[in-house]
Amino acid sequence: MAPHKKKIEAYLDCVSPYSFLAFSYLSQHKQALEDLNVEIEFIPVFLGGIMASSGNKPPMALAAKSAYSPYDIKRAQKYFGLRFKVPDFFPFLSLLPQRCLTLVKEEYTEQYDALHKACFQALWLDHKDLSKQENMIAVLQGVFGTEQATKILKDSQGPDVKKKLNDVTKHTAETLGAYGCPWFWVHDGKGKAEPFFGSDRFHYMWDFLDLPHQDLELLPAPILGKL
Ligand SMILES: N[C@@H](CCC(=O)N[C@@H](CS)C(=O)NCC(=O)O)C(=O)O
Repeated sequence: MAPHKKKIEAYLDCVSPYSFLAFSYLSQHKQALEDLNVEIEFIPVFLGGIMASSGNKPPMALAAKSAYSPYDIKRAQKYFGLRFKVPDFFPFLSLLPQRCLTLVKEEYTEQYDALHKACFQALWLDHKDLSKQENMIAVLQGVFGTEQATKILKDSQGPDVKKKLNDVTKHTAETLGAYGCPWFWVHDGKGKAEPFFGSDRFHYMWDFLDLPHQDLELLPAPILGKL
């Protein structure tokens, strides 16, 4: 049953630049949203699995989408005020960071948001390929001590974590209808929940959540100007 509380479940994969934009934007407004009784949960998924389950293909697999993409990502970066270049190693296999995030979300909840931010920043700002163990351990060490980081990296390769990420990814695609990232499953607090796709749909989300007019500063400036 949908919770009778306003809640944004954000299904993200750090391979997705639009997930980075959505994560940064929601993190920036997390307190303001909590003050409005809107809870946010960031949930790691494997975008490759969502693509496979839904029968979708990565945008780069379609020539027209691939040609359009550089225009869109540049506009999105300007809009959110977050500039970055797409690294040479893109696209890369995101299983390693997504498994580490899955484990940390369960077992080290307090450090989870910090690790999530560190993974996005390492990939998109510092161009560290997190499919490589030596880069992933460096990110873990920045949040945890060396001993804990080594344990997390090792444990994240275990069958329980693999299954958990697999199950959540399957649930996101098969039950919540996801075909890409960032995917959101949003509870309106009155027992209804709906999906939203993309970092460019927050204005629809605020409307669905029936946020009061005095709180419209939540919206990015370009949207505010048009209201
Ligand atoms: N318009 C969306 C685009 C998001 C997007 O293109 N996400 C990619 C991953 S980075 C995806 O999953 N695409 C699937 C699709 O477009 O069908 C936004 O601004 O966030």
